[in-house]
Amino acid sequence: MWLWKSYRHRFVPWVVFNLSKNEKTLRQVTERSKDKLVPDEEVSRSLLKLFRALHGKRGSHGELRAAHEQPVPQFSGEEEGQDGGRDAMFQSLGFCIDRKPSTLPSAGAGVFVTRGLVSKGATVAMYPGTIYQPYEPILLQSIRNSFVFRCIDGVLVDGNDKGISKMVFRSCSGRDRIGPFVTSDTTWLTDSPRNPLAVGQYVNNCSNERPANVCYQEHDIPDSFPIELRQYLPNVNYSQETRRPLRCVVLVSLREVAAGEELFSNYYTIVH
Ligand SMILES: C[S@@+](CC[C@H](N)C(=O)[O-])C[C@H]1O[C@@H](n2cnc3c(N)ncnc32)[C@H](O)[C@@H]1O
Repeated sequence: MWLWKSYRHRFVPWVVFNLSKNEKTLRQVTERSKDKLVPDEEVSRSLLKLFRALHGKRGSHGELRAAHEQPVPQFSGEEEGQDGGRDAMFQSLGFCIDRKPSTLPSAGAGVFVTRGLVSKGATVAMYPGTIYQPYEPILLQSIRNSFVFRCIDGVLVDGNDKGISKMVFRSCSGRDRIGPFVTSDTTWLTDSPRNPLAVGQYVNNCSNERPANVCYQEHDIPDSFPIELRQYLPNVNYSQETRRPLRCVVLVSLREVAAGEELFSNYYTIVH
């Protein structure tokens, strides 16, 4: 029973069943905004800013050092991925986020702003995972999986970093290289994601006591997205045959969020 309770929030049949019982929820879900909270161009700008900073930091530390006239500490191995990524995030976006035990009892992990200040309308996190078109098979991967996120058009994002989901992501990511270029990032499956935004799947559901401070927004990656920066994208298509732009889901702040605050989203609000 506890298992059912733990994943019913996103289990699509459960949501549909409860819509008919709960008018308030129905109203929330059917009141879809036609306009995005933040224009796509702004989301793209933030992602590019961070990815360029991550790329510069990886290739040479010069770019970031010049901007801040400070020596950049040298890291090695996993440490470099995580701490270097956090530095790049703070310097490019003005805040850091991280996974930590939630302030909610028995809710597992949550996502917190750990440094700086998130302004309203900022791209605060990304929802990593394998992208399934509505007609693609996900049954096995969705069993006991509370991380399957459903977009308005029926596209699903499997953000589970364990089990079959993890194997599927790794396999699709390895498959989709373009020549020397890796086109997605698998490090969100570890404790040290290279792209520090890629922890959005750990954001917990809001309540009356903890209102939502972020919301989900669909973001399709344009074909013009620089090929050398795609290695920081934490999403990959399940099928290589998918012809539409890569679907990403980002979390956008609904208000200013200060360091120390936990992020909460509304699992029932369907994004556009
Ligand atoms: C997408 S996961 C979020 C990450 C999760 N906290 C974890 O550590 O794996 C969704 C699960 O988190 C838990 N959760 C999310 N919001 C919650 C809330 N407001 N109260 C209690 N549990 C919550 C439920 O177990 C839910 O099935």
